[in-house]
Amino acid sequence: MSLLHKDLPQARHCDTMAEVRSHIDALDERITALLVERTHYMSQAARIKQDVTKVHDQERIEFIAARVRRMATELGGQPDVLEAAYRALMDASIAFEHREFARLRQGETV
Ligand SMILES: C=C(O[C@@H]1C=C(C(=O)O)C=C[C@H]1O)C(=O)O
Repeated sequence: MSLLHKDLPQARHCDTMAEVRSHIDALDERITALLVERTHYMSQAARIKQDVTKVHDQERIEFIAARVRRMATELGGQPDVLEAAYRALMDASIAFEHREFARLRQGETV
C-alpha cells in the first residue's frame, strides 16, 4: 500500500515563528526517541557482524538512500532533504558501529 494511504499527520498552519518552533521542538522529541531506538540496532549490528570490513556496507547505504527518497516523494516531502539527512545519519551511525565493533572485541587476540 502506498504511504499516502496511511493516516499520517500533516504540518499545521502557523502564524508566528514561536508556533513554528514549538511544532519543530515537539517533532524533534519524537524523532530523537526513534533515532535512539535506531542507534541501538547499530550496537547489535556491531555484535553480529563477524568482519570489520562489513561495518560499512555501501550497497545497503544506497538501498536506504533510494528507499527514503521514494518514501519522501510519496509523502509529498523533499527527497533531497531526506537523502542528505539520512546520509549524514548513516555516516555517524557507521562511525559509532566501528567504535562498538572495537569495544566489543577489546582484549581479543585473533
Ligand atoms: C546497520 C548496518 O550497518 C551500517 C549502518 C547502516 C545504517 O545506518 O542504516 C547501513 C549500512 C551499514 O554500513 C547494516 O549493515 O545494516
